[in-house]
Amino acid sequence: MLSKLQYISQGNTVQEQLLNIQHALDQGCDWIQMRFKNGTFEETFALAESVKKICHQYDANFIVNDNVSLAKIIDAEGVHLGLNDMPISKAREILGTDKIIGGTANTLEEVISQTKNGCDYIGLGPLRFTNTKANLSRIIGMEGYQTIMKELRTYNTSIPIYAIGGINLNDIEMLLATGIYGVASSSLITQSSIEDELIIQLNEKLYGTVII
Ligand SMILES: Cc1ncc(COP(=O)(O)OP(=O)(O)O)c(N)n1
Ligand SMILES: Cc1nc(C(=O)O)sc1CCOP(=O)(O)O
Ligand SMILES: [Mg+2]
Repeated sequence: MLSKLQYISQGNTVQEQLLNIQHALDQGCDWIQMRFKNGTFEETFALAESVKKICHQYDANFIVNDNVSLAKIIDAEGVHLGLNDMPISKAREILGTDKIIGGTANTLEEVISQTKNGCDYIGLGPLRFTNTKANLSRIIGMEGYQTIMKELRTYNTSIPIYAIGGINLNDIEMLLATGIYGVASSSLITQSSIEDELIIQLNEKLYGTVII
């Protein structure tokens, strides 16, 4: 069963990435997507090896953004692929059926096609503007989620859909009411302090109970 909360890492250097990932794990995140866009091959590889080690110390799942060969080499739990990344069917051939493959969507049609391509979950976004990602797709907004998720009910699919893009704590109830399964978040978690008990609060809302 996939967790309902995924942390997407940020940081311009290996050191920043590691600090942010450690911070998310210390707060209780149990699913990390390593998203490191501007490192060299050596830096990205070294980061991935370190992240895999710490994730396993915390019993957390670790997936890699974009890079299927890196996920394969370091035996990560999976990969997240956007519409301009390697096709999901090809990634599935490389990684096999045991690995998690996430796919991005921005419209109902993309949710359907990505699902048919064989991904395990969908990141559907953005909810609203965010500085975390350049070249954002069209903003979906809460009403857009309501429409897409309502139309999705007419298709026979139970694929978990994660809302992404500028997610705040106060969005969770309304997102869940649309039929969303979980959320993927970067800056909210990166910028929170331990005292905020943010992950506890997010999990309380996502699971309807306290996760320890
Ligand atoms: C959970 C999740 N959903 C969507 C994305 C975006 O992926 P992509 O469109 O490939 O954009 P980049 O993250 O590669 O900039 C994601 N990473 N995770
Ligand atoms: C990586 C990513 N993909 C998005 C999409 O809409 O596909 S939005 C996004 C950034 C999510 O970070 P934050 O929680 O800081 O807004
Ligand atoms: Mg991508």
